[in-house]
Amino acid sequence: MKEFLNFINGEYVRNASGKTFENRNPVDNGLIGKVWEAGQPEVDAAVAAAKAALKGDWGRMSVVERCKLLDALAIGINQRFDDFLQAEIADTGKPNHLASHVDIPRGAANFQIFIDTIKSVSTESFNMRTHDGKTALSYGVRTPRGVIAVVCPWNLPLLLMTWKVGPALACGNTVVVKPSEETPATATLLGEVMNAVGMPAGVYNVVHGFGPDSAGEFLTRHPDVNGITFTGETRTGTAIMKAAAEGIRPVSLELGGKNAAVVFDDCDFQVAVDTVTRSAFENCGQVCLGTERVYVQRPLFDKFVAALKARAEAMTPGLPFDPATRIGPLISKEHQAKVLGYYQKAVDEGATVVTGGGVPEMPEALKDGCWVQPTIWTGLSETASVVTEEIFGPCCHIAPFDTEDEVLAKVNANRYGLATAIFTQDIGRANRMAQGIEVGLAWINSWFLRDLRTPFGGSKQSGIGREGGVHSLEFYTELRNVMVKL
Ligand SMILES: NC(=O)c1ccc[n+]([C@@H]2O[C@H](COP(=O)([O-])OP(=O)(O)OC[C@H]3O[C@@H](n4cnc5c(N)ncnc54)[C@H](O)[C@@H]3O)[C@@H](O)[C@H]2O)c1
Ligand SMILES: O=S(=O)(O)c1ccc(CO)cc1
Repeated sequence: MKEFLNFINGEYVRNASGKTFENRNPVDNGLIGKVWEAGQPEVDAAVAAAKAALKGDWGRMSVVERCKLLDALAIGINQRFDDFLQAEIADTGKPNHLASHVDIPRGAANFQIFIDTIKSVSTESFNMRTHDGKTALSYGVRTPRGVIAVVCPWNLPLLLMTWKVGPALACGNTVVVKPSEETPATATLLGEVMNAVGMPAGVYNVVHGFGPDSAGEFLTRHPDVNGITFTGETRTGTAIMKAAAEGIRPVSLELGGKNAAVVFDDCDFQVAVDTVTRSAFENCGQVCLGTERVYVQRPLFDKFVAALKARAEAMTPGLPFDPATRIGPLISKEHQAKVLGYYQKAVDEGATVVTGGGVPEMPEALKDGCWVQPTIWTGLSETASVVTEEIFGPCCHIAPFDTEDEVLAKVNANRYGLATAIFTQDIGRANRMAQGIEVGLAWINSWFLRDLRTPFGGSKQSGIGREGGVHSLEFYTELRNVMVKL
């Protein structure tokens, strides 16, 4: 049986308490291994190591030297591509085609992309005349914030963790990562790559465990943590923000969403259907940017519902490495129960179930896995639970609309504001909609098309702050102004 150890000060360590928890594979609920839960002593040790590393070789490195290490990390991940792939797939059950094209390559790229950013970023400077007739020069200096707590979810474990660790290290910080309890593997494996490339001990640390009264809470409450970056549920973000208030620590929060796609009747129909198929069902609907509300202009409504139904029904569930597999399982039994609870609620609230609504028929060996059917509903009011609440499963409600103003109001009548996808050939309308919808990310005739130099983040209850490109520097550095009297 595998063991997942904490990674502290460059070494793999168990814990003082002897406490472990199980890591299971959602494909068949089989046991992958046991995870050594970090208690307060291990979290203290990880934070102390991270703090000490700031004053050691790491803290003395030039940007160019740091960037060499980041480049080596990207190369190191790619050299061990198959190990990362197997580990991620075992934890999540996601299809190979997805993990090998998105999760692992992006895990490596997240180290490379911030090399260019940090090497080329400039700060402002001003010259001014002083009262005594002399001059003064002010200029900005970016310094690392210090020890960054990185608290991660389970849906894109390596991608979302490195999306934060990459810029944090590029800026000269040290990190303590708390991966999701559901997906401990790739964060743990990254410790081996850190050591292999010669990353100084204490720069990258990993503590395993849960949220409340466990590693997550111990870490985010720790007084020597100088900033917290979090991706996960809005409710957890609230708890983390409260923890950060103690000591006035900055937070970056990437939270939940209830994203809408808007399909106008002048769209390229095939592009709209293909893209919404991905945005609603990819990664079994477990993407924060995913679409759970679809609004289709009335003349296209019936045709669109029929087309998406056909696509949903073609999403064969199965083993990750079976080339026929189009959809994997949900992450856990607990999440399966939550999603199936919403499937039942939709029916209770009067939905027409266009397709799905339950658990697919699976072969005997996979019956214990966390499978659910891709599901489409129509006919619900805008206040129904499945139209307003984040489900995080492969499902969506499709509603007809007539006018631009009407659909804008419906899309915006939600507490979340993460992402939207708009399908139309009318460039004026596309831009009006993109500017009117209250979100951090608006896609036109596309979805999940990312240029990593651009700001990523949500508005309203979908988060605080932006990460990506130079925007990450706002969070991962302290901007100091220096004024020189000349
Ligand atoms: N906006 C984004 O970029 C983005 C990206 C991916 C996922 N998400 C959101 O993440 C959610 C799914 O992920 P999840 O279920 O892992 O989220 P979650 O909030 O349950 O857990 C995320 C992490 O927080 C930890 N945690 C839980 N309670 C804590 C506490 N009180 N203190 C400190 N740490 C705590 C967990 O152990 C885990 O590591 C969805 O809501 C999804 O929308 C958002
Ligand atoms: O900005 S990205 O790193 O591309 C990214 C992708 C997906 C998500 C949420 O699932 C967050 C960030």
